[in-house]
Amino acid sequence: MIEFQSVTKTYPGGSVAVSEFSLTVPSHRTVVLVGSSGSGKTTLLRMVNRMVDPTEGRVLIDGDDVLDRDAVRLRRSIGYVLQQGGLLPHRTIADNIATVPVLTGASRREARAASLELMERVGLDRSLARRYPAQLSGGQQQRVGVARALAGDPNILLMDEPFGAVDPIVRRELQDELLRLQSELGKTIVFVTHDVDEAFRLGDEVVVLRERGEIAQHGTPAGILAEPAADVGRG
Ligand SMILES: Nc1ncnc2c1ncn2[C@@H]1O[C@H](COP(=O)(O)OP(=O)(O)OP(=O)(O)O)[C@@H](O)[C@H]1O
Repeated sequence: MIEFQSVTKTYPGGSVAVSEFSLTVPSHRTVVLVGSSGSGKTTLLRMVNRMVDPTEGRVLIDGDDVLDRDAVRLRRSIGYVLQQGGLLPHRTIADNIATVPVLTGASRREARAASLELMERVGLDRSLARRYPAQLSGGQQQRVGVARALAGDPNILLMDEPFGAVDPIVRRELQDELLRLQSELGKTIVFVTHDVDEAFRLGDEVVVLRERGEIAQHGTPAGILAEPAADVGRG
């Protein structure tokens, strides 16, 4: 379980990205934060793995304040998927996926073997293992990003517009794949998007954000569709 307790983030220079935001993300569920650009989604996500520390308030994982955890270890224990994959261009696909296990002490051999299994899990052919990121399509690169995030077997996955840069058909395939994976793995997922349809498709719960992380609406997709708040538009 992840708890945001009245968190505020003021960046140096005074820009208030998030103001007094509270939310509980239940374990083994997918919670989608949806909102327009600048609503504070990325800032909120990064507070979970300490890429950003709150100015006020607390973020708890299973009851423990993340500020009490070593930032580097915490980050390695949480899967993180970015829009542009964030893959290392000069490393093979297998080595990219093995990044965290190698950093945390697995042998290269073990980590590579695990990479091949993960590739299958996310729907990538093992024959791609020796290629480099630039030799893969955008959709394949995003699958690698998901495999890499899963490689340390984290309980928590943070996903920041992971399918934002691929065409609509591939995007749909990746969404289906994530739903299938999640039904097998049951991770605690915080997923950020500005696409309302994607939010409703993937979220067990959807949180609609306004400026500064203000919650316009929070509920199940069915609940929100039944009673949309006035300014919660689609598309
Ligand atoms: N490092 C930073 N320094 C200063 N201001 C920042 C920084 N990061 C974000 N901000 C500001 O905080 C606000 C929220 O940004 P954030 O990236 O969290 O929003 P977002 O909803 O994820 O937006 P997007 O969809 O465009 O990524 C914005 O006004 C942004 O300009």
